Amino acid sequence: MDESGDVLRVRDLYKEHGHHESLVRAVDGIDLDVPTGQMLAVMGPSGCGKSTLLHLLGGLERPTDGQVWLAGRRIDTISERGLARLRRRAVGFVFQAFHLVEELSAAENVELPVLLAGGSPRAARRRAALLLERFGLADRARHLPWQLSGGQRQRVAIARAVANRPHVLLADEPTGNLDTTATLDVLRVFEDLRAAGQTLVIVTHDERVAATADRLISMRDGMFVDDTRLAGSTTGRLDGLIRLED
Ligand SMILES: Nc1ncnc2c1ncn2[C@@H]1O[C@H](COP(=O)(O)OP(=O)(O)OP(=O)(O)O)[C@@H](O)[C@H]1O
Repeated sequence: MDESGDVLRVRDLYKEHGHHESLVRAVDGIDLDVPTGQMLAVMGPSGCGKSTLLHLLGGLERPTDGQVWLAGRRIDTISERGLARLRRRAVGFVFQAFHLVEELSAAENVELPVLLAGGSPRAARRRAALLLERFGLADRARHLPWQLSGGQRQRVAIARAVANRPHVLLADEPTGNLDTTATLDVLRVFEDLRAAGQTLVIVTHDERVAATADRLISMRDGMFVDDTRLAGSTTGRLDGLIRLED
């Protein structure tokens, strides 16, 4: 966090891919502040730069120009080692394709980042058990990923992403592979995290996901074209969606 309470702060951000004739400006001059506890959804047509933006926010890619602060630390100029350390501690990533370790059980997948960050096996087991219970997966802890449904796998992936209590959870199309029921299960998990004060940035094509956010940014051609605060409690909006599906 910086003094302003923003988990993420971005100034004059640019990212170009390729060279010469094949040059693409994926992010084209973005400013952004994400306060602690905000659930921000980013929407926009395919190729407008959403994933690139998310990668820049989490330090998976470096900007061509501009500044990024994550949890009060400037990350566009930080060393690779420093960045790797900060990423482990400060950011959780969730992707459309889950990316669980197929040879490990649900619980072991969640334990892994705790162990990698230097936590004890006991602490890792406790953290995994708590998160799986909280996300409705207590009876799936010993299952391997292939024994789980897509929605269950994504909830395991979210548990893994928040295992080290990151400052921000970055999710790229987290419901892109899921049906309606599984999408609502994932939204319940996001709501649970948001209610606990977790900052979330979610790139999505799904209106239902966007509707549960506190704030919706629309992107086009690497730029923000709209930035709207959504009114009302997230819980209320999610209840409304669930009723619509019933
Ligand atoms: N590694 C790369 N090398 C070259 N071009 C890239 C690379 N990554 C992204 N791009 C290009 O940058 C632009 C933005 O891509 P990005 O994946 O960020 O968009 P997106 O809005 O997330 O798209 P989608 O919704 O389809 O995932 C696109 O034109 C894409 O082809």
